[in-house]
Amino acid sequence: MAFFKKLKDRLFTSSSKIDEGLEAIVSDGGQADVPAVDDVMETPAQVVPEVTPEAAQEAAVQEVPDLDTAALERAQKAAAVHAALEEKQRQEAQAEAVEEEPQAPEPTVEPLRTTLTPVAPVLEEAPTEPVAKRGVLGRLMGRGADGEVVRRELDDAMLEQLEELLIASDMGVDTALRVTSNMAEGRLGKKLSVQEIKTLMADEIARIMEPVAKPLPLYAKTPQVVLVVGVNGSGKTTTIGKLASQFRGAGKKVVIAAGDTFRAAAVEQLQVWGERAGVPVLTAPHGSDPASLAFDAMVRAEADGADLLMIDTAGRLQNRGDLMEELAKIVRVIRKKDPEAPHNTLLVLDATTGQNAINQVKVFQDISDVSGLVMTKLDGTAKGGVLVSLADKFGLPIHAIGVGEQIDDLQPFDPQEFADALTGLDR
Ligand SMILES: Nc1nc2c(ncn2[C@@H]2O[C@H](COP(=O)(O)OP(=O)(O)OP(=O)(O)O)[C@@H](O)[C@H]2O)c(=O)[nH]1
Repeated sequence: MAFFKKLKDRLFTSSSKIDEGLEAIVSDGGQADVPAVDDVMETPAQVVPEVTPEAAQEAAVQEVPDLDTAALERAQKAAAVHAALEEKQRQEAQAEAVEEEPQAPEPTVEPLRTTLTPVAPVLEEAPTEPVAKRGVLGRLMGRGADGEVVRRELDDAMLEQLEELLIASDMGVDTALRVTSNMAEGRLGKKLSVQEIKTLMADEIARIMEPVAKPLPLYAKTPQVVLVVGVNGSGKTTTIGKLASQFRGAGKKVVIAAGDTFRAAAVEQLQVWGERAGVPVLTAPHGSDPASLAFDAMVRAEADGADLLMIDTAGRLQNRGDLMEELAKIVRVIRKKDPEAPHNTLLVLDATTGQNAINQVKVFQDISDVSGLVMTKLDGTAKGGVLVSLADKFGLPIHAIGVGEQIDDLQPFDPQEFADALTGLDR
């Protein structure tokens, strides 16, 4: 699925960390399950577990002394069957590949991705080489090229290692514990492969995140005022630009107010994003009162018949009292125009700050009425697990995730897709 793969690729650093960690954990104390060819042929009575077809072929040539004759004969038979099977599968795979020759579909125009519905996959992945190598049955049985699957018994020691792995991905101790203990329920003593662990883990993570996956709600009453808060550098400007572009693409009229009047660079940056998104950006003289700009922006948005007004704000947490007063004043002033505004207070968080994002939520909840989250920079960080921790701890809606610096790099938050990408799971 192209869309899934894109997210997985974007979350590469997080997923590869969990991926590699799981491989290491399972091989530490795990054992290879060698598939018996007869088993594959569905005749379970004739199991040949100790001898792989390759070993048998080799043994037939070299007469390996520690294979007894009966076992050798069985294995040789198995090798012959295996070879015939492989050949059949190879032919089937070839035929499949010809049948499934992907036909380039018409490019699809994506609607308001973040705020309405998640984007459906546009293109299916072309069949890749490893799939062809593994053969049809091998794929179905979840076996590697050599037919081996390593499994490890789920015990306390392994659970502890899984917990540590999740903590290392910034999931936080409590959430990591919750995930692993739910994974363990009814499964202690069972032998699990990496793929099975990933599936359990991803499903558990998705279950935690399901209740918070909510697109930014759109209201009938306009202009809908969205106050955007977050520390400097968290990605507020970029997120406003990306959102504005998506709203505009969905036919909404958007106005942006550059409320961080004390930082010329921030205002300029927002103007650049406004241009990219094709949306007007209201600015005020350097150092002027952000609340007064917010009021003017309300007037302009009403006069223009705008659907949405997005107000950028300063993110100087160094002086929390000042920032709190600044935000409170903006809210007081815009309520003169609409007593229900702001309709949303969006907190933008930077995934690369890891567990620090938890503190930021606490602080911004203290100084403003946070209604939802956007997490940026999930691409290129190994700390993607923090989003699970946030969902678990605060239960605030997650409206979207930022996975790059380009205008299209804001995706709707899909819990299962995110969990699969985070754990590196290919279903
Ligand atoms: N890789 C990546 N970079 C991002 C993402 N979102 C934002 N950035 C980058 O993060 C940096 C800071 O983003 P801004 O949007 O300027 O952050 P801000 O919160 O507005 O910061 P100030 O302007 O300092 O208030 C920029 O270089 C962005 O390109 C993302 O999802 N992925």
